[in-house]
Amino acid sequence: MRRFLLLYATQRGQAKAIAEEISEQAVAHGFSADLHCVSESEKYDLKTESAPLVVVVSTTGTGDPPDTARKFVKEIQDKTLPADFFAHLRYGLGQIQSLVQ
Ligand SMILES: Cc1cc2nc3c(=O)[nH]c(=O)nc-3n(C[C@H](O)[C@H](O)[C@H](O)COP(=O)(O)O)c2cc1C
Repeated sequence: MRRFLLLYATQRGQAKAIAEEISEQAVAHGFSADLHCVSESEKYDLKTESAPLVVVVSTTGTGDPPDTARKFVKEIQDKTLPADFFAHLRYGLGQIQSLVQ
């Protein structure tokens, strides 16, 4: 099976539920997802990751990341990193929003 890394960050569970759904659907399509919360940084390494990366993250407050993603956001926004530090990553980002009618 073709592997990909699937990271989620959630405040109330919706982004996790969607990531779990993606993980289940992936198997049906011949993929295998390594599913982790972004805060579980000891379980993945973006520096060396060669598989595609999918990130599912919700927003709270005024476009703020979930509490579990604060460290992750700070790390990837680190301006001391070389500009091409994550250039090897093939990634997709899904933002979860509620629909206010
Ligand atoms: C207190 C609060 C603040 C929110 N702020 C935003 C926001 O700034 N931008 C946005 O797109 N969605 C916002 N939302 C909507 C959430 O992104 C949406 O409800 C999402 O499904 C929550 O996902 P989660 O369960 O993974 O945390 C907010 C929701 C709550 C409860």
